[in-house]
Amino acid sequence: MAFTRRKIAVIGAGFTGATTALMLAQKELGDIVLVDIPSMEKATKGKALDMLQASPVQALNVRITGTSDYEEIRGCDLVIITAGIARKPGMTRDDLVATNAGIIRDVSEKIARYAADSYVIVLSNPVDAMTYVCYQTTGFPKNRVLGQSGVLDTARFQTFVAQELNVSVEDISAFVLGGHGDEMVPLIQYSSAGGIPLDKIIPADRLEAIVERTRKGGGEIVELLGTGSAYYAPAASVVQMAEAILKDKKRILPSIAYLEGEYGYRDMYLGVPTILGGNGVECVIELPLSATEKAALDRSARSVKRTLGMLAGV
Ligand SMILES: NC(=O)C1=CN([C@@H]2O[C@H](COP(=O)(O)OP(=O)(O)OC[C@H]3O[C@@H](n4cnc5c(N)ncnc54)[C@H](O)[C@@H]3O)[C@@H](O)[C@H]2O)C=CC1
Ligand SMILES: O=C([O-])CC(=O)C(=O)O
Repeated sequence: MAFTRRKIAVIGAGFTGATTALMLAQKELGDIVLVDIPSMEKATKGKALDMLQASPVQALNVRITGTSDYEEIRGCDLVIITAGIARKPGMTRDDLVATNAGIIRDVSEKIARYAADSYVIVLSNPVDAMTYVCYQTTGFPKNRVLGQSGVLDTARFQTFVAQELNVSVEDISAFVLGGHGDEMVPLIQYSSAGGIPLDKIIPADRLEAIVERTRKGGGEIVELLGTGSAYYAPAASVVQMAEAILKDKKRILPSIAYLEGEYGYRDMYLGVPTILGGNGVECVIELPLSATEKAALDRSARSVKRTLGMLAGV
């Protein structure tokens, strides 16, 4: 038996897709197929070739190709969906729902046709609802369809806490749950700096300000960029999830996972702590929550349900 390299498709070769492809390559996680629409095919091939030409410099043994032909995703182990429009200043993620639902349905049908055994991570917004659309359209089992939000939201929270304390980001551990919107729930009781609970070393009003900044973290970048949304930290986040699955790391990471009663929610996707390994979402971890945290998570879940309701008409 010969060993072969993993094959990963990144659908959507825009800011997040191209950055994700480069970061996947830099970790040598597999050969990469970057896919976009036919009118973007030349540019997609150009980006792939440019990345490939970085491989000798960085000593990376990967193939990177660009295409608009879904035949080329045949045999992919993992597909990352970044296709769709991004918001601009003044927009919410929900403003993207009608356009992106159509795109995700189209892309998901093709994934089901050409890469029927793959695992799929969705990035496109509004991501909790788009992950649900992908799950319904592919018909894949729930462990093989997940979405990215919590790794990024947690990373933003960790960044702000490390800045506040002037300590290494490596020493901040944290968890952010819920939908990827302004109602997300940073869990203070499960967050610490070098093992010290955050509420013991950060004054309550400063901690509240950090929580608020985290909730609006995506919007802060949208306002600063002016033309689109974040892509470096989102790409790093989805690559961490991809690595956990492809290397069967069994990492405890937040994922947007399908819920069947966990935390009291059914038939929806929501950001929760999970174990990510070779079987995708191997387990949803149910943390005990305080009454305030559960109420906040309920608010966030209701907001995701409202977005799912918008899908009925599109
Ligand atoms: N979940 C998260 O944490 C994050 C989600 N996002 C979301 O990711 C999505 C992509 O963002 P960017 O890469 O910045 O946008 P972008 O506009 O730079 O790239 C999107 C790409 O998707 C392509 N595309 C559109 N329809 C397609 C189809 N049917 N098949 C293949 N490709 C298609 C477009 O041609 C474009 O190249 C947005 O919806 C954005 O809101 C962005 C950052 C974080
Ligand atoms: O804010 C946006 O539209 C993009 C995104 O999801 C994020 O950066 O968290």
